[in-house]
Amino acid sequence: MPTPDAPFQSLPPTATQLAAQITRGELSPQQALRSALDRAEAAQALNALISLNPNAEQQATGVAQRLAAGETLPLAGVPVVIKDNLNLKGTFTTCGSRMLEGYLSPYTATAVERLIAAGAVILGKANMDEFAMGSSSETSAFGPTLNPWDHGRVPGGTSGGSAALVSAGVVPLSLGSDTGGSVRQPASFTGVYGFKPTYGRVSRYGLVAHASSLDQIGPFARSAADLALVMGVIAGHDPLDATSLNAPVTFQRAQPLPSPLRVGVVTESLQGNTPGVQAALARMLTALESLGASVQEVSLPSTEYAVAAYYLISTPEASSNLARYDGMAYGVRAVAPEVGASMSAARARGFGPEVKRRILMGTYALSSGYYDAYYSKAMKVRQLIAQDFARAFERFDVLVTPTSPFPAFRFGERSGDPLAMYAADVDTVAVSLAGVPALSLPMGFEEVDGKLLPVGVQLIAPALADERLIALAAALEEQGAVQMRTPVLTGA
Ligand SMILES: NC(=O)C[C@H](N)C(=O)O
Repeated sequence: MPTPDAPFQSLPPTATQLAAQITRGELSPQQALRSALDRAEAAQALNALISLNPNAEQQATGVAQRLAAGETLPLAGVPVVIKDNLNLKGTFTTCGSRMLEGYLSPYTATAVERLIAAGAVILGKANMDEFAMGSSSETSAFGPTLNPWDHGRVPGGTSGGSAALVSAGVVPLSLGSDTGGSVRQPASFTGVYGFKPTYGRVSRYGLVAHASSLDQIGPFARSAADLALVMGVIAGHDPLDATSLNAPVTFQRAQPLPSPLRVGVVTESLQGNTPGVQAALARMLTALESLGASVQEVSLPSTEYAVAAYYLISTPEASSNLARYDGMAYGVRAVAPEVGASMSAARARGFGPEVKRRILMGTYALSSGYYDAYYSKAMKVRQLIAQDFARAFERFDVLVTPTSPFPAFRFGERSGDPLAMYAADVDTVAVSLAGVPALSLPMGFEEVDGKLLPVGVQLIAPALADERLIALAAALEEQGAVQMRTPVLTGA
């Protein structure tokens, strides 16, 4: 582990600290917003923030009034950024696509509504891979997002903008969405926490759909306390999302960890990792052992097929979800002599190459004659993967894998080869197919070409044991095992 003598910023205040300061009246929500805007300006080179919330100032004033009226607000005045596939009334929601250029949200996503009700001030919208398809945040119509640790490298994807803004200290919290790793992998590449809750724990209402059976909103944060704080706000049943779970939300109470804690290290994730990733994993296992955990290897044999199954399930879902962008109901309009031709022209013009590729793959996998060979076989594999996890959780309380086999890669390194890009999801997609919760924790750095690149490790829990992961992160943080640092901001 290289000694972190690299230029770090001192850690900016967490959401918990900011909310407390603002509640005590030491800082106003308007001041907190202004400093976040200043930091956003200093971090402009990252291209992480693609639009500002025109109502942010008004929201901050509203929070000040509610505090003055004696309301208790868990996120009092905390500036938060949301991924550009989350609707917030009166803001542009483009999903990083030309297709939705100029689209103004007519309503607000439930998760965002809950943030605002809890006193958060939404600063703006974060850059992302187009329609949340990718692993690098290179495919946005707004241009790529840069990794704050090395501007020559990607921040991961698809929630790269949300990750970069928390990593760079612009905001303490942001929301992303994770279909196959889109919160966890960018968290790992930028050195912050990234949490994918149990499928159904956070309402998807108002999240632009990519693959509906996999999509889940999740937060980026710099402390376990902040993760608990934000999950306590956004989790919970929502009648507006038919897949929303009606389970108690207990993030705010101190969670006793299972004792003794039984940790399983996934055998299939131990091959093909860079030395820095291996070192971070070893550091995690040592830290867990010093918390009194027993650590053993466990095999999840079907995870070998997870990447293939994921792309055979997510692309059919995406192809049907994206059918609505036809230039009539939604999306840029193209004029042609007849309706079908107008729709085709709109789709040809509005979508970028990766989105088109996914629509083609998905439509192919669903077409008659191929459905059984591809889609329905992938659904069977999904069952086998879920069974692997269920079996492992009979013996273990938590499973561990790297979040990614390697740290952040260079721009262009994978974008020319879709299969190389899809392979980047090898450690995250099985979790998504099983619907279980997982957290990426920053566990160290790998030195590459003279730069320190963050490395994340993934902890996985059974469905609805989301709270356990955050409690464990808090214990690891207390022990000093979590490597949370903030890079110094540099220009372009
Ligand atoms: N959306 C995600 O969670 C990332 C995944 N690499 C995908 O492109 O589908």
